[in-house]
Amino acid sequence: MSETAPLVEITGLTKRYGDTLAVDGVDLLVHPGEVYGFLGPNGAGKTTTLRILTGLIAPTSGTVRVLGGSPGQAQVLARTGSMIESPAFYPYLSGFDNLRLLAEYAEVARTRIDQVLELVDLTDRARDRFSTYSLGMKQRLGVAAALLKDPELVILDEPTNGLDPAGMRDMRRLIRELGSDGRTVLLSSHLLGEVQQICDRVGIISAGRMVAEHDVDELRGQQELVIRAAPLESAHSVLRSALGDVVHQYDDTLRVTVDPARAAEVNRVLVQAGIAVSELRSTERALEDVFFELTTSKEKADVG
Ligand SMILES: Nc1ncnc2c1ncn2[C@@H]1O[C@H](COP(=O)(O)OP(=O)(O)OP(=O)(O)O)[C@@H](O)[C@H]1O
Repeated sequence: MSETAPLVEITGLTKRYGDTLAVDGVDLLVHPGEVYGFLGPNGAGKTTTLRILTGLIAPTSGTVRVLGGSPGQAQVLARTGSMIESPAFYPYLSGFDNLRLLAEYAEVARTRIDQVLELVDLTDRARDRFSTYSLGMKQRLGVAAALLKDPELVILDEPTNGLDPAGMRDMRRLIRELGSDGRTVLLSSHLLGEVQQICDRVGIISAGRMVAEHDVDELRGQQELVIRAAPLESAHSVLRSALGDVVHQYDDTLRVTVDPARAAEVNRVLVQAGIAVSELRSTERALEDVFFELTTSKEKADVG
């Protein structure tokens, strides 16, 4: 994947708004053909980063290369399609006419309008006024607008935000189609399950900093041992001294991120310490937990 040059290369990116450090030294690479999920809680700095990438605002410091050029350069914009925050369209014009205006401005052939409407599944409603569209349809029209120039790189900021479950499903399907079509997609989301379903790789941002970057498959495949034991606190400290920093407590269970083949060894350590083990099983690790651990351990590190 990384044999060819990355389409997006961000190094040491920082953006400050007055006293607020919105983006704090972010490094990020997006390779050709991948669907990259930029994941983080609200206010983490995702939109700010994407706005810088598309040339809407300037960074405070750091370097940003997009498609071999600088953000906002004409030849870069011509090969990039983006939807940042809610797309603005004329409410009294149809979806088709809104796209026609954009196509004229971008000097895109009119035949392309029908193609993108088809891609986002809006052909049947294309002649209706934008104001009559559901939120999901409005968002899909936004994606259609982003695709007009047949871009290599598509940047979508929270594309499913505010959509109902059916709207979310349609949008996810659309993004997966874009990805399987050879386009490179960079999307932001605060929904882990969503990134898990759509993306090849995920970068997790928290309070302006990248805290982790992983292949989604690699995260999904992680196994852990779930243990119920009494007394739980003693079990926690015994395992921590035997196995290191791989033990986490969730309510009344311990989760140990080790190869499940070590279950017997873990059991022995506990029993030898006089701890009663009532349950010990292996399970696939929920990405939710990984995310929680990564974002909260960063906050703890900040405090400590
Ligand atoms: N124009 C601005 N002026 C001042 N502060 C800003 C501005 N834009 C963003 N911020 C602040 O920068 C931080 C990062 O915001 P940003 O919108 O990039 O986060 P986000 O991860 O996209 O979250 P959300 O999903 O809520 O938009 C927040 O603390 C936000 O309040």
